[in-house]
Amino acid sequence: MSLLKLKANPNPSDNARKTQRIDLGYGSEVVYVPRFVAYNDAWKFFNYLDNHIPWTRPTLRVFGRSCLQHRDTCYVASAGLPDLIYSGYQPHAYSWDDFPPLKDILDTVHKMLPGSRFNSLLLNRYKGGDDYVGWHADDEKLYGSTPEIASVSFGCEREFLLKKKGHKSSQERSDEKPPLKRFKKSSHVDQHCFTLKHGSMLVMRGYTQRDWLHSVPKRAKAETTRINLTFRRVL
Ligand SMILES: O=C(O)CCC(=O)C(=O)O
Ligand SMILES: [Fe+2]
Repeated sequence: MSLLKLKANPNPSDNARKTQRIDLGYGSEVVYVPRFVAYNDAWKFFNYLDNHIPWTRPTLRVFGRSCLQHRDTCYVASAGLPDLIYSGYQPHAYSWDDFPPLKDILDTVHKMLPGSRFNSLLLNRYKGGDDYVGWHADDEKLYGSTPEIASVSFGCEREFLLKKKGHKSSQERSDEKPPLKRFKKSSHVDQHCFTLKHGSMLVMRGYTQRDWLHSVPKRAKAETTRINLTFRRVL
């Protein structure tokens, strides 16, 4: 396991230079750190997670219908927290001690975000371009009104989309004008797209879960597996 020990911020100045901070307006913000985990370390984590996490593909209840979730999942949480339930599904909460490398990643996240204290982690595995997560906000009450969510990605690059609630995304529109033309209606852009790189971290904070939706859509060209870790704080 020591092979997987992360050097905290292997190159802090590189991280600082490449970090993008996007003010979404009205108190919502996204921060993207493309090289949060060094490339080779990130592959070691990918292989560990792919092989050692007890992945499951649960059946969810959505709008009164049962359907298989379109990605594998697992949940890790500190002892004594209230249960997480989403779409009628209550995942078993594994302990951090079950997966020591996750504690190394958590430590590195905390070093990058001083003042943050995450105590739970939802893991996702997208086995190819047919796996996806649809538009949603992580606005469950147990995270409070302004949750910070730190999302670390390994493996296949996938697009991560954000759109303002109540806004139709370009993919849903039929009157196709060049996309950029629609981007300047108000002082703030109401759609964003990030290609989440292997070893990257994306942080959503402020009112992002209240005012925005996010998704990782299907992509025919995404042929390999992507693993994503979303660190959260249950209050
Ligand atoms: O895979 C991702 O990048 C996002 C996952 C996500 O939105 C979630 O688990 O709530
Ligand atoms: Fe989410």
